[in-house]
Amino acid sequence: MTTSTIKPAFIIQFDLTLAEHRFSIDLSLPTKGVIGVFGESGSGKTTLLRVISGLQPIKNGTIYFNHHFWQEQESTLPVYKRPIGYVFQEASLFPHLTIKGNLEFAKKRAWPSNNQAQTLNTDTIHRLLNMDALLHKWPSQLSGGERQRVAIARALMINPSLLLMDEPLSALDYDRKQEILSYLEKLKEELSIPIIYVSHSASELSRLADYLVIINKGSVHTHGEINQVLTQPHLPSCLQQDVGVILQTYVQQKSPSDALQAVSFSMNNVNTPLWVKHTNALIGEVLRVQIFAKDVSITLSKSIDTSITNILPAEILSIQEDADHMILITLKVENTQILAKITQRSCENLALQAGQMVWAQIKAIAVIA
Ligand SMILES: Nc1ncnc2c1ncn2[C@@H]1O[C@H](COP(=O)(O)OP(=O)(O)OP(=O)(O)O)[C@@H](O)[C@H]1O
Repeated sequence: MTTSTIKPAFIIQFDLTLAEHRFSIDLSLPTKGVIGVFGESGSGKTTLLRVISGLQPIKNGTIYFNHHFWQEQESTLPVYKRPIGYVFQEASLFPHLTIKGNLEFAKKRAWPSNNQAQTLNTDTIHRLLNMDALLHKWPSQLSGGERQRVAIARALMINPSLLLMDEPLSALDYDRKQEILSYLEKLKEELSIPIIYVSHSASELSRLADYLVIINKGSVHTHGEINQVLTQPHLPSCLQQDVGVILQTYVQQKSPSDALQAVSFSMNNVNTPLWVKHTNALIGEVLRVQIFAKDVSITLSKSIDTSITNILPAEILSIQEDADHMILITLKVENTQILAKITQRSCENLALQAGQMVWAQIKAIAVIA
C-alpha cells in the first residue's frame, strides 16, 4: 500500500450499498482532536467507523490517514494492519482475565511506536484512566462505568494512531456518563491521538467534540468546526434545540456561597463577566461553556427587576430565519459572538435590526460548563 509524503490529512471517500441502504461519504477531517459523528439511528454512523477500520470492506474508495492509504481505489489495507483502537458500547472484556491481564493482553498486540503517533506508556494510561485500584479485580466485579474505563485503557494499550469510539457511554446511567466524560476530557487534553466519537447525544458531543460531522441517510449533511456547525440555522430537526455557541472562557471569580463562578470571554478582559454554575475549575483556568440560542433573550433596555443573572451589552450582527421559522440573531458581546433564538413576533415587536445595540439576557443555570 502506498505511503504518501503529502501533508497529514484524513480523507474518507466511498460509495457502498448494503441491502437497500446506500452510503455515499466524502469527508476531509482534521488529524487531531475529537471528531464527533452525530446522526439519527440508522443514518450510517457505525458503518462509517466500520469502513474506516476495514471491518466493512469497500470495493473502491479512499481512506487516507496521516500519510498512509488504508484504501486506495480497489486496494485495501487489511484490518490488522490499521493502527486503530476501538471502543464499543459494551466493554467486552475477557472474563477469565483480571483487568491487568486484559490490559496486558492488549499490550502484547501494541503497534510499534512511530514518529506520527504519540507513544503511550502503561503508566500514563493507568494514570489517565485511574486504573491502579482496578488492576487486580475481575471484569465481573466492576461497575458498567469501570468496565468502560478499562475498555478505553485497553484501546490505548495497543498504541493506536486513531481511536474510534462508537456510543461508548450509551449503556451507562447519567452519573457514570459524567464520570467517563471527565476522563475523556482528560485524555483529549493530554493525548494527541485523534478520536472519532459517534454519539446520539448532542450534549456529549458539545462537551467533547472539536469538529462535528452530521450524517443523514448515509451521506454527510454537514461537517466543520463544532462552532461553525452549531451556529448554522438549518441543522436537522434533531439538533435544532442545540443551536448555539461553545466558547472558551477563563475563570475569573468563584462564588461558592451561591454555587456560581464568573468567567470572561478573553483572558485579560473582565468587563463583561458571565456567571455560570460552579465547577471544579480554578481561577485562571480555561473553561469550555455552551450557550444555547434558545436560552438567550433580548431586551432593548437593561432590566433591573429580573431574575436573570447575566445581562450583557450586545450588538446585533445579523438576523436570519431558521428551519423552524424562528429567528436566529447573531450578537456580538465584546469580541465574542453568541446566538439568540426568538420568535418572529418578538423580533417584529422589538423592531430588531442589524447594527442595533441591545441587551442579551442569559440565565446562569442555562449555561453548560
Ligand atoms: N451489513 C449490513 N447489511 C445490510 N444492511 C446494513 C448492514 N450494516 C448496516 N446496515 C443498515 O444500514 C443502516 C445504517 O446502519 P448503521 O449501523 O451504520 O447506522 P447508525 O447510524 O450507526 O445507527 P444506530 O445509531 O442505530 O447505531 C441501517 O439501516 C442498517 O440496518
